[in-house]
Amino acid sequence: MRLSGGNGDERSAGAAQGRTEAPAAAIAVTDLVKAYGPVRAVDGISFSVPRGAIVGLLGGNGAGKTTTIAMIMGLTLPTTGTARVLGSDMARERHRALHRINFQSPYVEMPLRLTIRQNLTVFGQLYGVRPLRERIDELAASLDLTALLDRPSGKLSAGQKTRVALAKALINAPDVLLLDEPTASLDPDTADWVRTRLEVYRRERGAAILLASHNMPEVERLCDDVIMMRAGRIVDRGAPADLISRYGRDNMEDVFLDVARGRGQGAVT
Ligand SMILES: Nc1ncnc2c1ncn2[C@@H]1O[C@H](COP(=O)(O)OP(=O)(O)OP(=O)(O)O)[C@@H](O)[C@H]1O
Repeated sequence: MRLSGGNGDERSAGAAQGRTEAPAAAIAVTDLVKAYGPVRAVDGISFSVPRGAIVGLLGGNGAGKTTTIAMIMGLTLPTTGTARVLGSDMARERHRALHRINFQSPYVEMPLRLTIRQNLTVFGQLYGVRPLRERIDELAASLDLTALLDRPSGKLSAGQKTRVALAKALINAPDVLLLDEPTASLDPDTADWVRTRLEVYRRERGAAILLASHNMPEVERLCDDVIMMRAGRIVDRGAPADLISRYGRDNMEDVFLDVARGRGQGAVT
């Protein structure tokens, strides 16, 4: 596990266990800046996400999480700095990595009149998945969607839509998965189920997962490390248990409140 900052600060589980080689980074963000006129949505951040790790990207509304994820996906061009995924600079050569990346957000709707199977077929074809029918059937079975496959996507409950969004996000068996609030507006049981699926996927695939979330119990459960942002900058980082102990708190919710209210350690990148 490694999170490296522009100040040379590096934390590595591998190093802590006495290994000398750090695992290759699946996501490497270096001195990343995005300015919209006078607003620096992202203001010079650096971090990396190793393969097989789940890293949380935390911060209050407007902290810069979505803008960071958009640059990692190559959807938004950085003002300066780089976002590399699996070695490719996403501003210049994203075509080299896109087939190994996927994304989930509850705020992105699929075409509502298409059935779930039709939607997954379109996305599967975009990614060149073969054999696609088998992949859709396999995902549907693992995400409890088989009985819903021929239903229009517009006629689903929020929980069912989330499971479909997860199927879409996993259709190409991505090595890098970017998640923006994957359990927003889900009941606790469905949210727990989604978290378990993500844990299984990470374990089986060894995927790198970057998770933007406002749900602190979720972060404590899933994340190996978290990056805490405020006003476009990284103000603290570390494993949830380490942060909780460092802030003298009982849980990540309280750590989050300390950081959001300016009681963080100060900008470290
Ligand atoms: N296209 C844009 N033009 C101008 N300002 C923008 C644009 N996109 C984002 N911003 C600004 O950049 C800052 C960071 O926004 P961003 O959406 O990245 O935050 P966030 O951490 O994802 O917030 P939330 O938790 O509310 O989704 C905000 O001040 C926002 O208003």
